[in-house]
Amino acid sequence: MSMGKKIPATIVTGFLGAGKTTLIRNLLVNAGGKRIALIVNEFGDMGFDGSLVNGCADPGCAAEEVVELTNGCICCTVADDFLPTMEMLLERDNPPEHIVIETSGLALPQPLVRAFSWPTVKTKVTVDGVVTVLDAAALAEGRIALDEAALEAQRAADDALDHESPIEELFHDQLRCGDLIVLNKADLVSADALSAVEERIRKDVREAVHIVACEKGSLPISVLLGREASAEDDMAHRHEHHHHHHDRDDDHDHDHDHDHHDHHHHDDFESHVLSVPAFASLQDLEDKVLAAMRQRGVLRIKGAAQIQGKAAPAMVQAVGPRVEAWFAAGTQASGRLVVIGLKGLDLRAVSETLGLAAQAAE
Ligand SMILES: Nc1nc2c(ncn2[C@@H]2O[C@H](COP(=O)(O)OP(=O)(O)OP(=O)(O)O)[C@@H](O)[C@H]2O)c(=O)[nH]1
Repeated sequence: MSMGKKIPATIVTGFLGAGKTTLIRNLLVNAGGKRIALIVNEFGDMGFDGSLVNGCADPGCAAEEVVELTNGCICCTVADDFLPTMEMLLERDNPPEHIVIETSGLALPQPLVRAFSWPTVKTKVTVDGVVTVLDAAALAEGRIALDEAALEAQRAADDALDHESPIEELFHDQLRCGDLIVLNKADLVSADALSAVEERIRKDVREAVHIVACEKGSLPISVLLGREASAEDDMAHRHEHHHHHHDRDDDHDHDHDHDHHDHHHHDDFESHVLSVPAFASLQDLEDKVLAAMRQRGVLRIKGAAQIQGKAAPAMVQAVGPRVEAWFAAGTQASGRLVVIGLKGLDLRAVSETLGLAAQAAE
C-alpha cells in the first residue's frame, strides 16, 4: 500500500435474501486479480454465507481471505470482533487492495459505517461505498410494505405482527445509507413493475444516489467498487430512520456503538438452527420448506439437507414464496437448516412442518 492511500472498503447491505451473497460472489469472480478480503457477518448461529463463499468452486474467485464474524451483529461486536478483524487485515505484509463487508440481512449499516472512525482504522481505510441490495420481486409484491395503508391493513389483519414492526425501519435505514441501490432479481418482475418499485423507493434514497437493476447481482466491478464516497465522513446525511434507542449527538462518537450492546433492531428477530432428518426427495424438501416459510413470523430459511438415497447433500434457499433446492456435489453433508424470523416465530410449527419432532429453541 502506498503511504497515505487508504484501502477502500465496500459495505454490502440489504434485507434477508435480497441477494447480497450472490452479488458478492459475482464481484469476486470478476475482480480481475484485485486482492479482495471479504468479511461476512451472519445473523444466527451458523456461518452459512461464509461457507458458501468459501466453497466457491470458481477458479476466478478472487477472495483472498474470508473472515467470518461469529459473535453476532457487527454493531454489537465492533470492539471485540469487527475492529480486531480489520486491524488483523491491515497489519498483514500484503494487505488487501479492497475490503468487502457483507452485513447480516438484519443489521443496520449506519453503526458499521461509524466504526470506520475508530482511530486505528480511520487512517488506513475508508468506506468506498455502501451498496444496498434489494429484492425487486419482493418489493413488487409489496412484501416490504412502503405503502402505509397497505401496511396498516396488513398489521390489522395479523395479530402476530407487532405494531412496532422493525422491518420497515430497517429497510428505510438501509436505503438511507446506500451509495448505490441495487434492484436485484429483475428477472422476476416486468419492466413496468421495476419502474414502479424504483419510483417508490426514490424518495427514501439520498439525492444523486443511483438505483440500478440487475439479475443475480451481476453488475460490473467498475459500478460496484471505486465509488469513493468516504461514507464515514458523511454520517449526517445517513441518519437512521429511528435512532431513538441512542443518544442524538453520537454521530462523531465512535465509542458510542461499542458501548451499546442492546436495543438494536435485530433484537426483534431471532434465528434457529434445526438439525433435520433426510427428506424423501428434492421436491419433498422444497415442499416442506415452503410450508415452513408460511408459518407465522418466518422470513428466511436456508441450509443443507440430506436426501434419502443420495450421497450429495441438497442446498436449500427460501425467501418469501420462492424456494430453490439443488444438489451440491462435493460438499459435506450437514442436515442443518437456519430459520430466521421475527421474534416469537412459531418454531414448533416450523419444526413439525419440516418433519421434526418439536425441537427446543437454541
Ligand atoms: N431469480 C433470482 N434469484 C436470485 C437473484 N439473486 C439472488 N437470487 C436467489 O435469492 C436467494 C437469496 O440470495 P442470497 O444471495 O443468498 O441473498 P442474501 O442477501 O445473501 O441473503 P441472506 O443470507 O439472508 O443475508 C438465493 O436462492 C439466490 O439464488 C436474482 O437476481 N434472480
